Amino acid sequence: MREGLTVEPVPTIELDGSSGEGGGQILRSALTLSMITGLPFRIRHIRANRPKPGLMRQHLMAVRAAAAVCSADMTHAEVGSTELMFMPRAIRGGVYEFAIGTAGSATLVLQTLLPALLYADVPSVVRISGGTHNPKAPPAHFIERAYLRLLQAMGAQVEFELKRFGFYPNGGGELCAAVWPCPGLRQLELVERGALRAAGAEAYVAALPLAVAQRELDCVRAELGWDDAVLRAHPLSNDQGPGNALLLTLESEHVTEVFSAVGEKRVRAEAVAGGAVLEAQRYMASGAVVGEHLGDQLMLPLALAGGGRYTIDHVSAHAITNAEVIAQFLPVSVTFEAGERRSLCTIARVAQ
Ligand SMILES: Nc1ncnc2c1ncn2[C@@H]1O[C@H](COP(=O)(O)OP(=O)(O)OP(=O)(O)O)[C@@H](O)[C@H]1O
Repeated sequence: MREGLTVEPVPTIELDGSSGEGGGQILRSALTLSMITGLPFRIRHIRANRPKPGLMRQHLMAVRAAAAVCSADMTHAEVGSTELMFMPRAIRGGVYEFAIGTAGSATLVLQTLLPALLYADVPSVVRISGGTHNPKAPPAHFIERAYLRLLQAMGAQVEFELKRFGFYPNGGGELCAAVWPCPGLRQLELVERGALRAAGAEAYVAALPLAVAQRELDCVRAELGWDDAVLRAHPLSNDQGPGNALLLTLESEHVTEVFSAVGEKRVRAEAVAGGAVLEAQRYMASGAVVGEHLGDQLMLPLALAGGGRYTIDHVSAHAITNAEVIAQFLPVSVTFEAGERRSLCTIARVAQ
């Protein structure tokens, strides 16, 4: 990938972190793509649209982890920084351990590294500690069942294990991934989900009453009509808490989706469950293959594969912003065609 795309002298990609959705994903996608293409980038106004702009611990860990994997040089890599210059070298596989040190999302750090490790010289094992079930981030179960299933369909060989749950505010969760080199990802066409094979809900609680989990499952039963046989309440050990997560998994022939909600202080269990249920209902009614979140995360691997198509239930500002970042690093176009209940996302190579 690097040899084919890098030209001399190597241009620096200039990114505006306030553009579009203006969140941390602009930075994370840029890190991944910079590692893979070998193109350096400078980003200004990092997370300008967030209440506390600049690099937080989780983003800084993504930056440091990316730098460790490709021996990058960088400037301004510190908490609170609103700009960063990142100059990558070759990606090296190996054994890596990263501790976020807060409940910052470990899955988002993993997602920053994972595509790059497919282009490493040797296999890798990555352990990351931090939050594993955070609001506004992919829960570990989503990574394993939804995201990795599609990456594996594209030819990637990745093993993933959630070792320990981590919730806000205590963190302390841990996940581990083994990644084998796979420089030639296959393109995917996902316009049909195929038959539904299984559907189920899991409610996890740590250092909270099991009744919280049961009330969430009651909502799922009432709203989605799912049978008791597929509703599971899981008490976790107290030292992983306090924390609560609800996961709704829909496994179809060609895709698995996971809709989730994370319990928060002073938010009723019914309200927590309601959020995940609504997302699942929107997805089921749309007939789309992927939901909003999988839709924005699938774009980068497909762009690396050189193309692909999928239907998506909702095109978020996040997805559009991610598409713009990808197009700055790779010779691809990303287009969205809106239909009545779903949109078609097409990623295609463009002539350079
Ligand atoms: N419930 C969820 N399930 C799966 N993925 C999710 C879920 N919620 C958020 N995500 C994903 O997490 C990623 C991060 O999204 P978002 O932009 O909101 O955070 P961010 O950019 O990291 O924000 P911040 O700037 O505060 O760090 C996105 O790819 C989004 O699709």
